Formats: sequence, structure tokens, C-alpha cells
Amino acid sequence: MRIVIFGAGSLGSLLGALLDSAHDVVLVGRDPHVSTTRERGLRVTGVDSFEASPASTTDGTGLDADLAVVTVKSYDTAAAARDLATGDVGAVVSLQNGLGNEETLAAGLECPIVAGTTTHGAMLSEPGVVEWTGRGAVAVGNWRVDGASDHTPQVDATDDPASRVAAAFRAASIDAESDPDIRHRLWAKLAVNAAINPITALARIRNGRVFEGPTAAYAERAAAEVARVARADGVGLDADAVAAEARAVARRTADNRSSMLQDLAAGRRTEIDAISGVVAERADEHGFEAPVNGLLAALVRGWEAGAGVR
Ligand SMILES: NC(=O)C1=CN([C@@H]2O[C@H](COP(=O)(O)OP(=O)(O)OC[C@H]3O[C@@H](n4cnc5c(N)ncnc54)[C@H](O)[C@@H]3O)[C@@H](O)[C@H]2O)C=CC1
Ligand SMILES: CC(C)(CO)C(=O)C(=O)O
Repeated sequence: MRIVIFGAGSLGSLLGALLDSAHDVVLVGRDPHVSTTRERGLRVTGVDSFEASPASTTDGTGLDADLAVVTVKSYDTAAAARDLATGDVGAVVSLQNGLGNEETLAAGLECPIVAGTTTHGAMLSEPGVVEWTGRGAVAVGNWRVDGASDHTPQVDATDDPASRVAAAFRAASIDAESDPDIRHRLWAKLAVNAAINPITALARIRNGRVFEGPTAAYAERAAAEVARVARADGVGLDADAVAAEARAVARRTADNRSSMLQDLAAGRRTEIDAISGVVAERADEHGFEAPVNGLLAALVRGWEAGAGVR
């Protein structure tokens, strides 16, 4: 397959390096990472150490590919869709965090949209070098324009876009499955991010501290609010189950500085709109409030405005 990785930062570079073992990969990213990758190749360290030599470009327009893997931050999704629409892409899969990326891609592109989520961890340590911080898996599912995941029984389960994406990842030895209820997974991951990310960022604590001490009750409530909004959106999430999952992830990643804490500490824009912001807004659309998510979104957005990053 010819695969474009749109957004060759931390996650995109890791996936690009892995996929390059079985496919013809083009990274779309920014300099100096792209120019360094062209000159010296892409080095992966951490969980495994290896070198890859995918093609790379800073120009995301006019690209032809069987598949585009979108790994930009959620606030760059609309621009990614605009660039991809100028080329010819067979299908697009988003592996981003947060809610709303698939809707944005579907609004801007004619091709099939596949939703996805991953538990891999990656960090761009310097131009041309990505640290694989945690081995995980990929789950993908077909995205319908009306927002529902695709429960339609497939005549040939290997011949739908999500199954083809999962097979392409597996061909590169990436643990990947197609899940007909991908919306459930996206909302469950959203609950984890809504509980952990803004609190770690604002309180400047590592993940392991979120469910200890004064922040614990608010993390629980943030996750429970996500479950309520998910149910109003037709996705059956249980408040206790998602809070337990968020606690388990916080324990498993106890030493991590969450992506939002890293963004805030580095003075960068965060993904707050696609995490806490979207929960508060969708609750409002359904006629109730998600006050903890609303407050966390306002505080992080307030910091972003003060720092001049939004
Ligand atoms: N890093 C990780 O371990 C994981 C990240 N995610 C999610 O994946 C997404 C990406 O995260 P990261 O890789 O950490 O972010 P990142 O900021 O390291 O990478 C995104 C890259 O996209 C590039 N980019 C954005 N728009 C572009 C454009 N128009 N043209 C060319 N390059 C463009 C940026 O320059 C940046 O290098 C986020 O939604 C994140 O929440 C999900 C699971 C794990
Ligand atoms: C799961 C968690 C909270 C791990 O740090 C994460 O996804 C993030 O930091 O964005």
C-alpha cells in the first residue's frame, strides 16, 4: 500500500517508521524534522531500536495514496482535511485523541473515513529521532457520516475500509483490530483523557497523582460526565466503569506527564477543545450541564489565551 502519514510528529513518526517495513510510506510533517529525516533517515529508540527511511515532505497537498493516517493534533484536523482533499486518497484513518476529528474529516473529504485509537506511546525527542515510549495496539472502525459506527454485517469482513486498514497495520507487525463499535472505544478513551489531562496540566502533577488527594473527586466527576454525554449520544458508557478505567490508566502511566501537561509546560496550544470542551458543549446540546468539564475547559482555554497560543 502507499500510505501517507499526515502529521509526522511523535505518534505519526513512530507509525510511519513501523509501517515503512511493509508499505510505501510518505511522511507529511514540518522542518527541521522532515529535512533531517530526508538526510539521515528516521531513528526509533525506546521499546525497540531501529532505523527507517520513509519518504517525507512538508507539502501535504496533491498527494496520491491508498490510505492517509491522520496524526495531527485535533486543532489541525480541518487544515489536514483541506490539504488531503487536493490529492487522491483511497481512505483516511484518524488515530487522534479527542472527539470530533472524524466529523471534521468527513465534512472535508469524499473518501471513506475510518475512526481509530491507539495505546502506543511516542515522543519526538529531536529532529529525525522518535522515542517509542510504550508498546500498544491500534483499534479502528468504519465511520458513518451520521456519526454512528457501522454495525452493518459485512458480506466480506475483510473487504471493508476498517478491515483493510487493520490488515495493513498487521502486515507491518502492528497489533491492530477492526472494531464495529469503535465509537464506544473513542468515548471510553475520551473519558480517560477528560479525567487525567486537564487536571494534570493545571495542577502540574504526573498521572499517578490525579486519583490521589484533592483532585480525585473531580477526576471521577469529569469521567462520569463523559459517560452521561456518551449515553445521550447513544453510546452505552457506564460512569463507574469509565472512572475505574481512568484510575487504572493513571496507575499504569503513573510516571507520565500527560500530553496536556507537556503542552502547557512548553507554552503550546492544547487539545482541550476536543477533550473537555466537546464534553461541555455536547452536554449543553442535550440540555444538561457537564460542569467539571466546562470549568476545566475554561481554565485551560484561559491559560491558552493568556499565553497567546489560541
Ligand atoms: N504521542 C502519543 O503517544 C499519542 C498521541 N495521540 C494523539 O495523536 C495526535 C498526535 O499527537 P502527537 O504525535 O503527540 O503530536 P505532535 O504535535 O508530536 O505531532 C503532530 C505533528 O503534525 C504536524 N502537522 C500539523 N499540521 C501539519 C500540516 N498541515 N502539515 C505538516 N505537518 C503538520 C506538526 O508539525 C506536528 O509535528 C494527537 O491527537 C494525540 O492526542 C494518541 C495516542 C498516543
Ligand atoms: C492516557 C494519557 C493520559 C497518558 O498520559 C494520554 O493519552 C495523554 O497523555 O494524552
